[in-house]
Amino acid sequence: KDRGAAVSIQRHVDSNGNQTHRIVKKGVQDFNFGRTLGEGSYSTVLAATDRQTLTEYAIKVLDKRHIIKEKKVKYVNIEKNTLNRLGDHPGIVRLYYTFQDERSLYFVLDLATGGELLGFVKKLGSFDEECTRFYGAQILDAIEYMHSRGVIHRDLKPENVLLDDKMHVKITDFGTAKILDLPSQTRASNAEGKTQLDRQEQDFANNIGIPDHERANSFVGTAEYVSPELLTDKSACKGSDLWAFGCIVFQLLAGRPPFKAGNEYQTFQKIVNLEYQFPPGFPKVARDLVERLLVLDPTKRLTIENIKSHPFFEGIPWGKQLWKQKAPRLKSYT
Ligand SMILES: C[C@@H](Nc1nc2c(c3cc(-c4cn[nH]c4)ccc13)C(=O)N=C/C2=C\CC1CC1)C(C)(C)C
Repeated sequence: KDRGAAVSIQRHVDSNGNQTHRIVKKGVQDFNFGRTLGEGSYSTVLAATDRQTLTEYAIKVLDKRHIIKEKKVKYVNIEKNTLNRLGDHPGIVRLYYTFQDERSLYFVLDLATGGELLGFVKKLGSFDEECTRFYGAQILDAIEYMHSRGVIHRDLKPENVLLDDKMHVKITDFGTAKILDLPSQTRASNAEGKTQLDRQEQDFANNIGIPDHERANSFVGTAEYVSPELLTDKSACKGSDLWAFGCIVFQLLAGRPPFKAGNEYQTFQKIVNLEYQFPPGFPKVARDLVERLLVLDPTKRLTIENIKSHPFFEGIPWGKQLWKQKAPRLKSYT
């Protein structure tokens, strides 16, 4: 089943009665739009069915006027380029094609019918070790692929980890991703491959006139999962995604993120001061893993290779096999 059919063949009778076929790019009329799945900052994601093939998709609809008014055209292109770069991994939402009409842009994407991982963690309270191991491994495998393609997600959190109809991971929302090897972006990347605010970020921060100290806050992501380096020297690196990964593993087992306070500013304080506690009974092996990920200095954090060989992930068949496995039945830890 070729899910990526971006065009439809339309039978056409021309002026002197000959029957011909026209290749027409798919558009809004080719879909039945369903319910709203999620709202982004400049977009809405709707469920939709291709009327010809009856295939179900998620379609992200972006309002052109709004994007232009808010000077976000660059971000839309970055998201599209990122999605196109990451189109070949089972753990990442795939972009099939895009089209537009006078008012909107449309991204036709995988539909993750299981919804957000966060929903399941909230419903169960927490995940047991087997579920945490399986979902942690799939998330890490997807992060490894992203990083190998020169992409840093920068806003990893349980809301952006979706589940498909086989309850396998589908990572989404690349609106704040950074593509590392774009020669065009001017960036001073220092020793450990950190990249300072590049032009893209500069513009973003400037043209919404956010004062310096809040820039990190406004620039990327959700308070609980922001890495300390993004708060202190406004730089993001591959390690920033592994910090977020550590927060997610903690949250799956504990049922809450490690850094959570009354407001964003207090949460940031906890992060930069590494103020967090494991709940009593938190499994030891997982605790060791999290302690080696939630490290303030990104160069001292475990690398993806170290994580894959950590005892917590013992027995995980990394690579294609991991995505053929049956997802474990969700069970709570407590
Ligand atoms: C995180 C994102 N939420 C969501 N983004 C996507 C979904 C999605 C599906 C459900 C869902 C499915 N069943 N029940 C809930 C809930 C939230 C979703 C999907 O299926 N396919 C592609 C998506 C996004 C593609 C994007 C990279 C371009 C926000 C909140 C930003 C809209």
